[in-house]
Amino acid sequence: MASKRIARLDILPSATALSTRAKYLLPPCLSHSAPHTRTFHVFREVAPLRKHRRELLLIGDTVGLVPTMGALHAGHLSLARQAAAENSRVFVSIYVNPTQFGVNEDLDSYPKTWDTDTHMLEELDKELSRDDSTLPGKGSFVTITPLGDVLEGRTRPVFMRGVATVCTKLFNIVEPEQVFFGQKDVQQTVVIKRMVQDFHINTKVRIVPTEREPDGLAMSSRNGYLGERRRKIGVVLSQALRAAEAAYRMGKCGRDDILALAWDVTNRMGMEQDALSETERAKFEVDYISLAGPETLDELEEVDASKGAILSGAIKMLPLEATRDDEKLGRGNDEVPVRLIDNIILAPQK
Ligand SMILES: Nc1ncnc2c1ncn2[C@@H]1O[C@H](COP(=O)(O)OP(=O)(O)OP(=O)(O)O)[C@@H](O)[C@H]1O
Ligand SMILES: CC(C)(CO)[C@@H](O)C(=O)[O-]
Ligand code: BAL
Repeated sequence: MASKRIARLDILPSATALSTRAKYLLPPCLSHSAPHTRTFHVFREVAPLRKHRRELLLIGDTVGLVPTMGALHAGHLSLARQAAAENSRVFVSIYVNPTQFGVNEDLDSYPKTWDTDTHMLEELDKELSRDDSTLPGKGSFVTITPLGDVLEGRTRPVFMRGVATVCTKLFNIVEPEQVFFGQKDVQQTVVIKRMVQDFHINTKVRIVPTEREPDGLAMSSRNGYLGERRRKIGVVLSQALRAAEAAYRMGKCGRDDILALAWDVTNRMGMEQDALSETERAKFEVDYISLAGPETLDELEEVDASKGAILSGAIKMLPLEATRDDEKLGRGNDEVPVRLIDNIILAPQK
């Protein structure tokens, strides 16, 4: 029987990136002079990483890869924990991938919290070691159509192409036995699964449930842009999806019967906000609320209860119109619009 090894975290910061020509600005603390302060490896070049990967292969270690864009939170850590539970090594990549952002999206303001990220991974690494201390524009793109064009793809046209491309590179470099993605980005999971299948990529795609705040808001790196006022209203999406899910659970399968309940929630909350003054309200726009097939992402008129469906949505929290001195603002002083996404899987019914 294979002996159990300590799962260790290895981190691939932006530099692993995927193109040896890319330039990266890394904080000085990450210079090669100080790697001994970390309990995990930091790779910024492809070649040493590949070498390390080959060594792991030779000693029979398995690798679970967790691709991220940094600004880590409990959701990311849940993926890393899951990966560690099932693999002897965990690779976490941190790379804010520009090719998945369109020109008017939030690439420039996307949070970059390298020091906190590495600290969190450090703590997680310690925790995992404690758990088992007995043993040690132009270029090439991967396009998955039509899956990448619907839902998020309508608002973020290059998003899924960027994700599929960067993940192909990561998968080729790391050659992980398993890759871990969060349920929160459901379209991404469907695209990646299809890509792995269509390109015969030798890895297993694992999906980890969405971590939520106590009120139901899905954790997301972008939530930090929500000050207390927008944060309170941001929960509208998860509440809307929950209402629609309840209709399905009560036996409704028709699109209108299911989605009407979600729209009731967003319309009601939207009207409540409209009725308030500019210093009190937080306005939002619904981008979409979708009821789609679990593998095709085609919009459904009727859920086939033997297959189930994906209920998903996106809203944009608009910048506050006027702020008050007595309120806690988010990163960017609540001047940055924040797009929130969420979903619920409507499981097949027997
Ligand atoms: N709340 C969550 N629960 C579980 N997994 C999550 C959660 N949030 C993100 N993930 C997963 O973590 C991985 C990296 O995601 P990413 O770095 O984009 O974080 P994010 O919080 O989704 O950020 P963003 O605000 O950009 O959506 C993805 O597989 C994503 O689905
Ligand atoms: C998978 C991913 C790391 C690719 O950049 C990104 O889309 C994310 O963080 O979900
Ligand atoms: N979590 C998905 C990364 C993005 O929104 O670009």
